[in-house]
Amino acid sequence: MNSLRLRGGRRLKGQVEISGSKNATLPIMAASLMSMGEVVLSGVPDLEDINVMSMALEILGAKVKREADVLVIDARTINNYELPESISRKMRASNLVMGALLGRFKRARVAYPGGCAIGVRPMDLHLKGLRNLGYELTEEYGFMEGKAQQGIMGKEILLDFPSVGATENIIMAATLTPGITTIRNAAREPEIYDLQNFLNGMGARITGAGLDTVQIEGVKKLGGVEYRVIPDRIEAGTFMVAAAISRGDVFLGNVVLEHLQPLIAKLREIGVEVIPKSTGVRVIGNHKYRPTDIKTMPYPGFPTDMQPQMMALFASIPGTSIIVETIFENRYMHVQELRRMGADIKLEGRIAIVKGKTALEGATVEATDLRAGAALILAALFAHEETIISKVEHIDRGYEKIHEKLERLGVDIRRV
Ligand SMILES: CC(=O)N[C@H]1[C@@H](OP(=O)(O)OP(=O)(O)OC[C@H]2O[C@@H](n3ccc(=O)[nH]c3=O)[C@H](O)[C@@H]2O)O[C@H](CO)[C@@H](O)[C@@H]1O
Ligand SMILES: C=C(OP(=O)(O)O)C(=O)O
Repeated sequence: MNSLRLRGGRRLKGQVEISGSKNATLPIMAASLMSMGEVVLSGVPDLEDINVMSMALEILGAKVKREADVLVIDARTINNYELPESISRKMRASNLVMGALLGRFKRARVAYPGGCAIGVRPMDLHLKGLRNLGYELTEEYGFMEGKAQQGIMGKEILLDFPSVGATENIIMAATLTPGITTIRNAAREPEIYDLQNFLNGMGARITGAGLDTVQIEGVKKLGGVEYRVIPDRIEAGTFMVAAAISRGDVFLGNVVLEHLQPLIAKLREIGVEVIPKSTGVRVIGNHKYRPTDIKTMPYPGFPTDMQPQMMALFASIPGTSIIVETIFENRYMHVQELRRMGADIKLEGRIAIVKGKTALEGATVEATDLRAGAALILAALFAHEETIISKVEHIDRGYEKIHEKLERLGVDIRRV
C-alpha cells in the first residue's frame, strides 16, 4: 500500500492543468454500452475508478482500448447483462451500468455497488424511477435484477431527492424506452448535462439536463460518437483550495468557471483572490482570511465533494467556521485525522464547528476515503514538519498523478 510523505510550509506557485472529470466519464462510459457504433472519448482521466469501469464494460463483453487520454469503446459485441459482485463492489458508480443494460437488453442483473464509506447510499430512488418506466425490479442475493414488463413506456417521474446517480440511470434507460419520460426534481449537476450531450451525440433525444426537469424521447437505436468530457470541477476545486491554504499563487488551466461558482463565491467570501482568465483561473492566497460557513447542497449549491477540503482550509483560518453536511450522513471521517494534525473541530451530528489556528502539525494520518484524503493533503501543505498519509489508493481513485502535479507547483512530496 502506498503512502504520501509531504513537508508543508511552502507557497504553491505555477500552473496546473486540470484533468477530465471522473464523475462525468463514469456515466458516459456506462452509457456507451447502449451504442451500436464506436465511441471515442477524449479527456479521460487516468484513474483507478476509470480502470474499474473499463473492466466492468469488458466483463459485459465490450472492447475497451486506451491510448493517452483517449478511450475507444466498442459495445456492439456485448452479450452479457450481468455484472458480478467482484467488480460491482469496487465502486459506487458501478451501479450506472443498470440503466444502460436495461435500455439495451431490457434486462439487467447487477450486484449491489460498493464505494467510499461516506454514507449508506441506498439504491431506492434508482429502482423506484426504473419501476415507474415499467421495468420490474427485484432485489435478491445481493443483486438488483431488472426486466421489462409488457408495454414499457416513458412516464412522468418525480424524484423524492435530486439524486445524481438515479437521474443518470433513469436518463439512460429512458433513452431506449419508447415514449416520453419526464424526470422532475432531477439532479442538475454539470455531469448530468455532459451525459445528455454525449447521448444526444449518439442519436438520443434529451432536453433539459442542468435544469430540474429533464425530458427524454425514447429512440430505437444509438450510434457511435466522438466526445470530449468536461474538466473535473472537484479536482479544480481541490487545487484552488491548495493555492488558498498555502497562501500561494496558482493558475489552473482546463476549467469551466461556471461549474466552480459555488466554490468561487465562498473563496471570495474568505478573502481569497480568484481571477478568471480566458484560458483558466488564477487563485492568489494571502494572510488575511476571514472564517465563514458552508452548507452542502445539490448543485448549484455547495458540493459535498468539496466539504472535506474546505474543512482543511477553515482549520487554517483563525476564528470559527461552521459546516453543515446535508448530503451524506457519514462524511466526517476526516475530522479525526485532521485532529491528529492539531485541528480544533467539534462535531454535533451533521454540523462541524471548526476553530481555525495559525498553524497545524505534521502527523501520520490515514486517507479514509477519496475527498478525506484530499483534505489531508491540503492540511499537510499548511502544517509544520512532515505528514505521512497512508491508504493513498483512495486518493488515486479520483486524482490523476496528484503528487506529480503538486511537485510541479513546488510541494515537497514523495510517494513511498
Ligand atoms: C460517481 C459520482 O458521480 N458520484 C457523485 C454522485 O454520487 P451519487 O450519485 O451516489 O449521489 P446521490 O446524489 O445519488 O446521493 C445523494 C444522497 O441521496 C441518497 N440516495 C441516493 C440514491 C438513492 O437511491 N437513495 C438515496 O437515499 C444518498 O444516500 C445520498 O445521501 O453524487 C454525489 C452527490 O453530489 C457525489 O458526492 C458523488 O461524488
Ligand atoms: C464520493 C465520490 O465518488 P463515488 O460516488 O464514486 O464514491 C467522490 O467523487 O467524491
